[in-house]
Amino acid sequence: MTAANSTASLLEARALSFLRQDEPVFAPLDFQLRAGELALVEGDNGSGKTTLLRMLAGLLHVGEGELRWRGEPLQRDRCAGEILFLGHQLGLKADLSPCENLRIAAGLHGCRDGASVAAVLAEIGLRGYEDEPVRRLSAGQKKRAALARLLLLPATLWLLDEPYANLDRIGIALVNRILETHTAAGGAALVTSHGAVSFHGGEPRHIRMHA
Ligand SMILES: Nc1ncnc2c1ncn2[C@@H]1O[C@H](COP(=O)(O)OP(=O)(O)OP(=O)(O)O)[C@@H](O)[C@H]1O
Repeated sequence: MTAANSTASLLEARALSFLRQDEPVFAPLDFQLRAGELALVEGDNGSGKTTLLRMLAGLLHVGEGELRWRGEPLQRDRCAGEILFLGHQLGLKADLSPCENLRIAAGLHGCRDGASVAAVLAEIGLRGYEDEPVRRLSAGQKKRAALARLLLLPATLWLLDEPYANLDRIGIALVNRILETHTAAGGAALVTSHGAVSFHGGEPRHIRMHA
């Protein structure tokens, strides 16, 4: 990554809001996220954090304002595969194993250079559970299976809604570590959390949700 690349804006929101029955869910937001940066999305229960991430992921339409990706108006077909959303719904097929779920994801989006399904499942702490149907895993193991996508897929921007939920202390430390590795390699992440973030990869940005 060159110095010029590392300071370029990846994602920019200008007066961004989401409307439900013509009413804004949160006050208009302006923020920028550059390669190598982490942003913490902060706000009380119901303040619109999940709504924001779902909108950034393209799952909800932008209400008002503008989203820009790499300096241009965001077009979903241009950034497909570059933005990875991990929400409350984990996006795992319950009858398939972690291994099978990851193979499907890799088939759709490709893999990071050098990453393999077996290696990321070991790194995420699921050794011995690779071939177990997801429905037989614990809540924390399911979360780890979903998080394994972060290690496997080549996305640049991660949108993580409560990535620490259901994880034990080792899992929480693991998420913090993979966030640091991702941003150190020029990736970026928006993270909602009610407290577990401990990030040592530089000062995070703060996106504060207001009614
Ligand atoms: N599907 C829906 N239909 C109608 N209203 C919704 C829907 N989903 C969320 N809301 C409302 O939108 C507002 C924002 O919800 P959102 O889930 O984005 O908040 P949040 O900040 O993520 O909350 P939490 O911290 O509790 O996860 C809330 O007032 C909520 O009631």
